[in-house]
Parts: sequence; structure tokens; C-alpha cells
Amino acid sequence: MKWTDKTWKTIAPIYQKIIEMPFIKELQNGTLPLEKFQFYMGQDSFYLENFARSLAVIGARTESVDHALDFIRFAEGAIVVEKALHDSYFQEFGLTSRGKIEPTTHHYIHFLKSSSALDQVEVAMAAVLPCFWIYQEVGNYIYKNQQAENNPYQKWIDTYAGDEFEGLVIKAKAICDSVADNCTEAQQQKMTEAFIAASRLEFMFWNSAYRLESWEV
Ligand SMILES: Cc1ncc(C[n+]2csc(CCO)c2C)c(N)n1
Repeated sequence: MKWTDKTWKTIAPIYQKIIEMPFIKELQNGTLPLEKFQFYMGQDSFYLENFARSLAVIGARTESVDHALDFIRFAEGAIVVEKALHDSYFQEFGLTSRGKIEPTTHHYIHFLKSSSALDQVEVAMAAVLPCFWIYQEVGNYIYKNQQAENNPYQKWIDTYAGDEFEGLVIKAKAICDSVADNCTEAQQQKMTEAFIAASRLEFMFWNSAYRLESWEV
């Protein structure tokens, strides 16, 4: 069985929790309060910037030049998405500043930065995979199950349910499977642990936006 198939099974309960969470349900039916989406967008701006930096570090550390090119392109893509967020979504949803880095974003960003800098590069590749894969699954899930007309969040949904994003996800998964083939059982286990940690953080990222979680002091 492919590493990706095995690993997805281990996060199936986390994915289930994600699609049941109020942030996702309300995004799907268009009732998510604007304030929560604004919080999410501001935090996602910080996330995307640092996610891109982590992807670039992974690109620099890969053995294969083809993988280096793929990761450098992923990094570019994340910066382009961040710019689109800033240049169009911020305005559309009335956000003037991205605010400050809140606790869950801080945790997630630093997890990705330390993994990409210090872990075996295959483990770092596994750490960034849920960012692609979970978004695609959630995007498709919302797209298929939505009933609302005139959903204010439609454009966001379309970004992640589209064919262009699917191409990236297929590539990111294929890279993880090919590098996992050359890893020992113990190394593959570390890849899986990194994948699980990032999946939990994806859940927490949406949940913290729903709760508008901020530093208390
Ligand atoms: C918290 C959080 N996780 C994942 C994404 C999804 N995402 C945005 S850009 C990109 C890759 C571009 O090469 C991916 C996977 C997000 N927006 N925010």
C-alpha cells in the first residue's frame, strides 16, 4: 500500500472532525460570521507567508532537482495565494490589517519552520502535505454538499475545489510516496507522525478562528 493511503487512514478521524466543525459547516452554508472569516484571513496571511518559506527550504534541501523545482514552485504558489488574499480578499471582506500572529498560527508556523530546517527532508515533506491534501478534500466536500445560493465565501471554496489546485495535490502526494519508498520503516513512521501533527494543526487553525482565540496576556 502507498505511504499516502496508509497515512490518510490514520488521520481519518481528524478529517471527520474537520468536516463536522462549525467553521466548515457555516462556510459551506454561507452563515459564518464575517468577524470569524476576517480572523481566519488575517491569520492565513501569516501562515501562507511562512508556509512558503518552509516550502522553499525543503526545495533547497531535496536530493532531486526535480523535487527542488516542484517545491520552489509550491513556494511561489503560496506567495501568489497570499498576495491574492491581501490584494483582493482583504478588501472584499473589509479587512484593513492582518493583525498579529495568534497562538495556533504561531504553533503551526513554527512547527513547519523547524521541521523544514531540522528534520530529515522526507519528514518535512510529510509535514507540509496536509496543507495541500486536507484543503483539497475539504474544498471538494464543501463544493459537493453546498446548498446555499449567493454564498459570500464562494470564491474561497472554488479556489480549493478547482482543477488547478488538484494538480498540485497530486504532485505533492506523488513526491511523498516516491521518497517514502526509499525510507526505512522507522523513517516512514516519522513521516506519518509529522503528517498527523500537521493535520491536527489544520483542525486547530479553523477552530481557533471560530473561537477568535487570542493571546491572553
Ligand atoms: C492553514 C492553511 N493550510 C493550508 C492552506 C492551503 N494552501 C494555500 S496555498 C497552498 C499551496 C500553494 O502552492 C496551499 C496548500 C491554507 N490556505 N491555509
